[in-house]
Amino acid sequence: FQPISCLYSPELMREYHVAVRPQDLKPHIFAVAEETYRNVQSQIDPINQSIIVSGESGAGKTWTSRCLMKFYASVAASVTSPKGNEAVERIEKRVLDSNPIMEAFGNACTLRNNNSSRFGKYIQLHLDRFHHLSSASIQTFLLEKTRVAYQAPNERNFHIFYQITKGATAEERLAWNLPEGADYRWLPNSERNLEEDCFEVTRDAMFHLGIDHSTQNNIFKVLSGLLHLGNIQFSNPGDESLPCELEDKAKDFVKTAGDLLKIPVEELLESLRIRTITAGKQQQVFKKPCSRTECDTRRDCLAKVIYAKLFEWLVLVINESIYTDASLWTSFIGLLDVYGFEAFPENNLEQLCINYANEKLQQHFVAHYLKAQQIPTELKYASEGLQWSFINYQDNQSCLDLIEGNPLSIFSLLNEECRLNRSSNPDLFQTRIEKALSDNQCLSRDKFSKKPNFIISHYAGKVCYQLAAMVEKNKDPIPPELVHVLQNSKDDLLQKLFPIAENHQNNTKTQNRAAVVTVVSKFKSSLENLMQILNSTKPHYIRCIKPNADCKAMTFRKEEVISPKPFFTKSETSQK
Ligand SMILES: Nc1ncnc2c1ncn2[C@@H]1O[C@H](COP(=O)(O)OP(=O)(O)OP(=O)(O)O)[C@@H](O)[C@H]1O
Repeated sequence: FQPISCLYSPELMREYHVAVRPQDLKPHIFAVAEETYRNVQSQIDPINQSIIVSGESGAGKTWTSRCLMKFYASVAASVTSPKGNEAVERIEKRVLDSNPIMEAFGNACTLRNNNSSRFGKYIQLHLDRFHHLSSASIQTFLLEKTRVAYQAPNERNFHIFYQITKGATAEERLAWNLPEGADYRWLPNSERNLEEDCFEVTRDAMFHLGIDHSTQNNIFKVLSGLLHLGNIQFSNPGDESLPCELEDKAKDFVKTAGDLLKIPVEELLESLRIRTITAGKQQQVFKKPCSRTECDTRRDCLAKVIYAKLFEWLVLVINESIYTDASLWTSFIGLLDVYGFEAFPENNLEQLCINYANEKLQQHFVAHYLKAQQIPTELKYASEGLQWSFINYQDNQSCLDLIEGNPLSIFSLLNEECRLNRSSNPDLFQTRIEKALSDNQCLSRDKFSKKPNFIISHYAGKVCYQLAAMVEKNKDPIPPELVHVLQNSKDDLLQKLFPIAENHQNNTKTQNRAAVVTVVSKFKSSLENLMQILNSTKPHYIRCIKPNADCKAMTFRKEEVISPKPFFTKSETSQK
């Protein structure tokens, strides 16, 4: 928790790079990086390599990934400028510049880490036949978009919101409608000043990656629109047949949000307060006012869908800027930085997905480790004329079967609820899970809790998941009225993010069994794709260790480091 520059200096990079046997030097992530690089150069199959960086939140995965990228940007620097064009930044700079952008939009201050990544990422550094960096690509996983509209106590929204409110110039404040000192409900703890609040770094990086000032302006204006959207609060109408009411102050926020998002105020309000129902043989259209809770859900949903699309688009733009044609590179080194195992007092679909990914990676590690152990044993047996049969041990396979197995698993049951479009009752769903999966030894339940739940015994410990809202989260529905207003916005950026041709509605009614697209089905398939890539490479592992849960500089607490459940923060363990 304190930068020690000599530990990651260019001189040290060089020392590991030129050493005859880097593994004989002091243990360092550069030793792993150099070994990985030499493996590529040796051309021994598999040529492609991956480094899997793991550890609990705040342990240093993102920091380590950044250092590894700097290492390769230095030792594998490209020899020529891009396409002979001096105006375009060199590939190494562009790759490194992707970090501040991804962190500004995808990281946030949490209880465990001031700069916590709220998404997973796999970066491929592509090398040409001379083993120089010639291209790169980034794949992201499951952004925690709920954070846009909900921040847990003492946590913050994504850094970018604080950057724009703190760093905008007087002129920009006027254009983005962000007066100094204004209060935003979705911007808690803004009095805390973090080094991650620096707007200039993000802007420069965006510019270097080809996002010009006018597009940047557009992005920040839309983000300001979201902050105003968050201040809209509804109250119950006197008459239930009428739409929810707005206080005078809220009316101003609707107007500003509408102006910033370039959506007519009346249309914006209607999409938030009125549901359109089509029914009957004649497909008659009815309009029904939403309850106050529904209005709140719609407001939050609008913000989440805009932010998630914006993040997706940024990743696309970054990839366009750093990727070159596959014919120009011959091998790659992949860096995987995914969020570690999570166990909070309350866990839901997000934690289920994250912990499932960690189960998969743990299994990958164990399989690789056992294979690596058995090869020398096999050779030894062979030298003595004995036969050795390989053990294909699947670590905690029953846990993975429980989560994703076929035909019955928690994922398949969740998807079934979505497919049948059942307005799920968590108690009934709990019964369904228990009936279908009670044979699995990794499944249990907290019988003392009044809330419907299930417990999974993960490799790293037991985690209790709450069933309330889990099916809804898996459906992740976007009301069609919201898609409609976004598609009709006059804003250039929103028009790009929500083109009219695209159907954003996750309409489960019209989807057949095979095609049901849910959060878990999308996550599972992107993870399977990642595992396929990892399995085709030679893996290397870096395990980051958090020296103390309070993120204090120069403090090493042995008892916390060796604790079997390092993923609990102190307050959470005492709550438990
Ligand atoms: N090698 C290091 N030297 C000095 N400080 C470090 C080092 N590694 C990490 N840190 C400090 O720890 C903080 C947390 O690190 P980082 O954000 O990389 O954690 P993480 O494992 O990626 O967490 P999360 O899973 O929450 O994203 C950094 O912001 C930095 O302050």
